[in-house]
Amino acid sequence: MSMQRKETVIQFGEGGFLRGFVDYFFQKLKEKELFDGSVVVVQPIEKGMIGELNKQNCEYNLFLRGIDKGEVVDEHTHIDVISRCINPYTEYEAYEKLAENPDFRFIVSNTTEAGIEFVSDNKLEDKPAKSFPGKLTQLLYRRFLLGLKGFIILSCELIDHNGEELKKCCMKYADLWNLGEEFKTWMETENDFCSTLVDRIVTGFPREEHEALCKRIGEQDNMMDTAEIFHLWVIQGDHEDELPLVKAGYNVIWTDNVDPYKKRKVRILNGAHTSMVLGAHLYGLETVGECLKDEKVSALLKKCIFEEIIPTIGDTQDNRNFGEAVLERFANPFIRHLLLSIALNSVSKFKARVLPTILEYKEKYGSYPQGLTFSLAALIAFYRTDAANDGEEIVAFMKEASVADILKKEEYWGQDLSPMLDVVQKWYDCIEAEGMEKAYGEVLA
Ligand SMILES: NC(=O)c1ccc[n+]([C@@H]2O[C@H](COP(=O)([O-])OP(=O)(O)OC[C@H]3O[C@@H](n4cnc5c(N)ncnc54)[C@H](O)[C@@H]3O)[C@@H](O)[C@H]2O)c1
Ligand SMILES: O=P(O)(O)OC[C@@H](O)[C@@H](O)[C@H](O)[C@H](O)CO
Repeated sequence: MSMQRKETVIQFGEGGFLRGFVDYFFQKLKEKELFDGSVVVVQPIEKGMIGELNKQNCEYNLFLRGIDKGEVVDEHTHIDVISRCINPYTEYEAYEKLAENPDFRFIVSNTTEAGIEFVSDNKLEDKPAKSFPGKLTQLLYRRFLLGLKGFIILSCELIDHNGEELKKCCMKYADLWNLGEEFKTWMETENDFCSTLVDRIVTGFPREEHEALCKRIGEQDNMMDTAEIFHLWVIQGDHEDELPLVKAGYNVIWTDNVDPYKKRKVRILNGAHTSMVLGAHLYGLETVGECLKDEKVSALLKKCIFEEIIPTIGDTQDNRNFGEAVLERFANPFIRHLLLSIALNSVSKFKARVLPTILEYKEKYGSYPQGLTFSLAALIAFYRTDAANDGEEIVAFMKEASVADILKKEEYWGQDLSPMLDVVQKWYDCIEAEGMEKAYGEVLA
């Protein structure tokens, strides 16, 4: 039973992604007898899902489905590698005590793009510090005072240089809280803040299939998770000796530079998602699978990937193969990826995942890429509707402001996008006047 296994991993985050990715690996390593520990989940924010997880003894079922090397795969895994879940807001002592157990060796986190932040009013005495790096610094400091070994920290947030950014925030807390140079040196030398790149489409709780899947496994599971088979975890560092993921047969790369993998994934896969889903929603579709079956939407998707994104980031065989694989993954008939779930917080996603390609394309070819520019117009049209789900201020502004004012908004885009006004306005007017179907026809013409 997992309760009796020693606890070796502290996991910040109980979301669908970590449970469908990292916990799957720990579970499989355990089954292959390559890992003899268990995972303690820490809920990073006050409200979350650990109550539900606790009700199920921290166990849940994961369904991985798709086509792998031409074969249909439908893999069910009962995950029981989590020994307990802690809410540091209501159980601070239990949280603090984690630092005292010398068996803990790994820390993993996915606190979304918002989680790795330095909030200057957090205090060492807070129970707990509000931000994730604040909480982590509290834990590390206690560990340091006890003279124990540091951690291998695997940060899975989808921001650039996630491990380094997390370390920077912890160092800032060390300064703010006057924790001393010796502690900072210990953080630097005894801990490895690894940047990592994660890739797996995790579709989370299967609302529509839940009942059928419960019947299939003969149990009620309210924390069920679903994902594709494909996975890639690129980790900056080399801890295969302690975490034998490659030996276990997983698609894991230990490297000294995660950046090229990250760029390829974020620009091609995430860029394709973000540039596709808003227009496709306005066109009346609901899932990524439906987009791939639709002639117009899939044609625009291919145009964006193969004529705009890949030529911009590098027209290499590797990038083309990745682009082809993305199309296959999006067409996965076994998963239901909702456009509206991908559409969440699209303004910041567009800035990070699509805009850099548009600007680099312009730099390289002297004109704006039509497909991706069209997707910015579709984004604006989408934010006019009630389907937009983003920060309150963003939703309110995007609903009413003119295209020109939206493009000027440096806080959203990192720069004034007025030079794009003509082309974005043209597509926006086309979408509003003719409707999405005709607009697709025009951009593809
Ligand atoms: N679902 C996927 O296919 C997938 C794949 C790769 C990466 N990701 C990334 O993983 C992240 C989480 O996705 P998910 O599907 O698990 O979402 P989720 O909503 O199921 O879980 C979100 C998790 O983040 C934590 N969190 C939210 N806001 C936070 C904050 N401000 N500070 C600290 N913690 C915070 C929550 O407590 C929760 O543990 C997303 O940012 C996404 O970009 C998702
Ligand atoms: O998870 P998000 O909301 O940041 O982005 C939506 C998707 O693009 C994303 O979840 C991808 O499916 C994932 O990044 C694949 O590894």
